[in-house]
Amino acid sequence: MAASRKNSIIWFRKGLRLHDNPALLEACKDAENMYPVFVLDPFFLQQSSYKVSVNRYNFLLESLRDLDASLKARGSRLLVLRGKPEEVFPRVFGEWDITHLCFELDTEPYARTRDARIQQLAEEAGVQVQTAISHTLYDTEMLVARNGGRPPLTMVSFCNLVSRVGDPLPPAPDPPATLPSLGEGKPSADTATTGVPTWQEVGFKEAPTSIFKGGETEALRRLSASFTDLKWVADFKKPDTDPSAFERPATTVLSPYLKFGCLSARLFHVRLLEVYRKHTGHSQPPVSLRGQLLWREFFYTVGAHTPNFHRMEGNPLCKQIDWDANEEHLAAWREARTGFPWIDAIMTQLRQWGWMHHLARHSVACFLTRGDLYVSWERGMEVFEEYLIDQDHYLNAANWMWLSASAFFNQYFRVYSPISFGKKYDPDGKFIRKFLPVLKDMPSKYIYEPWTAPPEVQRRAGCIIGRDYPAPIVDHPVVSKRNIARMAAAYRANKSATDADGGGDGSDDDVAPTSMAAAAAASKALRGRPSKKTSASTATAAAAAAATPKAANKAAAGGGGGADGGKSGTAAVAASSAIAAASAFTARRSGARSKKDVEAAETAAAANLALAAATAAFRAINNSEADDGPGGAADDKPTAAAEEAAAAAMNSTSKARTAGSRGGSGGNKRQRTIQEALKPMTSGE
Ligand SMILES: Cc1cc2nc3c(=O)[nH]c(=O)nc-3n(C[C@H](O)[C@H](O)[C@H](O)COP(=O)(O)OP(=O)(O)OC[C@H]3O[C@@H](n4cnc5c(N)ncnc54)[C@H](O)[C@@H]3O)c2cc1C
Repeated sequence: MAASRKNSIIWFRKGLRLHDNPALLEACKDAENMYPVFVLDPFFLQQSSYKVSVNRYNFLLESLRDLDASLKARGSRLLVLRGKPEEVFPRVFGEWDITHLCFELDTEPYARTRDARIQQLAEEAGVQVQTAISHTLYDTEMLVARNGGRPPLTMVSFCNLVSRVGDPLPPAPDPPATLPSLGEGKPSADTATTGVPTWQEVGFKEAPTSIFKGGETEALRRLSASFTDLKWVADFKKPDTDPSAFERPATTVLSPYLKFGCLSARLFHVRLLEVYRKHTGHSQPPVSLRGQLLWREFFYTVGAHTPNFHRMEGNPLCKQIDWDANEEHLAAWREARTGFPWIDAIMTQLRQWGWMHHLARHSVACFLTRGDLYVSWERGMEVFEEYLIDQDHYLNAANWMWLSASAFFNQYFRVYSPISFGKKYDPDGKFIRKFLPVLKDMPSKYIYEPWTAPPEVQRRAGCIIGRDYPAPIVDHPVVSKRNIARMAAAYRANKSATDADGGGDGSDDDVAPTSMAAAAAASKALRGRPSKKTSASTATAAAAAAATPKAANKAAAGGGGGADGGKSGTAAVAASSAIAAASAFTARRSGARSKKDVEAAETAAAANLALAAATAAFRAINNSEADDGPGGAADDKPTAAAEEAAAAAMNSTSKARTAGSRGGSGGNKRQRTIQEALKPMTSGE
């Protein structure tokens, strides 16, 4: 290696673009020769541990072809090298007389291991390694350091952190119009062996079917197209977008381009800031378009700093849930034959296009997990991993944990209805007719529930249920209720596991005053005007007060749950027993003497307090915005805790009613009222 000459490799992995590519600029700087390399790593081909569909692989190949064309326009070209990176690099380091290896930092687990190995090999070969951060808006290490060494665990705290840190760096300048040339006569850079292969050459048998074309050119065109209507950009609110829109999707469909780095998140972000400067009344995170980029950033930050983030076991953020191992149900979901047209149409869109709207992903993820089939989120994540063209290690895992109420989100009562949710957006079922042509002639009245169509209607529509299209594999109202109960039990088990780690001493003396605080807070919430925030946080405080003073303070300070390891959420579950204890305390203080008197007073008070807590909680819930998960108005932990408080209160009321039926305390009526209130949560949206 000649010390005075710089011969560099720019190693493309993600970051398949020329714009905002600081690693490329670094490789170009003062280089006599520069080799743009992509390694076709067999890890990213069909393997037992990692699956990729032809659609995503072809998107990658299109992106490489586009990159090659852009490099050629600047006097260079892309060298696609075949083999494992740890075998390829030592060979070319020597042959090309390399002094510098430059690449974009990748924080995924596989990439970290791979890059550490390559770094070691480079050092052994006397090659200097230079990395740059350009896949995310920020350096996630820096964000964690600024947050006291731990990643923020709620979107609210993440947004606060980002506000403190300030805007991300602007995109890097464009590379020079003429790039350093490749060295002459290097066998490993031979044109005949370093071209971009076709999907057939890679070994796929089925042709790609996605309508989205890969590459930086297409990414920039799509970005410009999204920014033609600046009012749309400024007003964008994710929960208002239509998951059934397919002719013109209701969101940007920039995710596959961000995933492969054909588009820089920082460029997207800077363009948004330009629009926001001109439209001062623009929407805000978490629902705005900038909010969507912050969800991405949030999940990258938490994911990169959490062990086993993509697994249930060994993942400190993930609730341990006793999911069913039902292979038949999993296969039916995966192969779009659940018998629920909304679900099957979305799963068909996944297989055909590799992309679905966020709320469509919500529907199918909820259905597979806590909603209907009670199959593990990890199995669903693996199916998405195979078929999504925007599959992203951290975003996929995080969103699956969210939807299955395993982490970040705990409103397991809110089950998406596989029937009414889609109908709300698309009553005629155009989306279903597009992706499930077998149902194209089914009258609109039956399109979401074709099994309810009379035989004659089925015959006329040319679709006999059970023959041409499956009957539903589960009875949604029945299984969803059963699953909510299973989730409640799983949450209790997780709480017990957490409690076993420490906490208060649990003596009665401790319980009574905090329970009184719970009761007082609940009735204050009931008396107060039902405003979205105050009633939600008061109900949370009520619930939290029932468990630990620390959690109560946290909730009262409006810090939201979650960041305390789920304590304020699980605290809510303790509300019912605390309320009953408070009632007993009240009864004793009010001078009841006989055991029977105390019991009667206790029953009446418990029912009233439980009703108060439940009402307060439901006011909070009904006044809060609909939850649309990440990208929606979610992350409202006070509301989540309020819902748990409500359920706990209902539980308490039910106990009170059983006792009260002896003394005719009106418990039945109260119970019915609360059940009515619970209805919208358990039946869907
Ligand atoms: C179960 C499930 C799995 C998912 N898996 C992935 C995945 O593997 N890869 C992926 O990119 N997205 C994933 N998402 C998030 C989201 O659905 C997609 O990012 C979004 O639908 C992409 O469409 P878009 O580009 O039109 O989004 P837009 O609404 O236009 O948003 C712009 C960009 O913001 C980012 N973004 C938006 N929503 C989210 C979100 N919830 N979490 C993180 N980033 C977000 C994406 O990069 C997106 O391209 C998943 C969601 C669910 C519910």
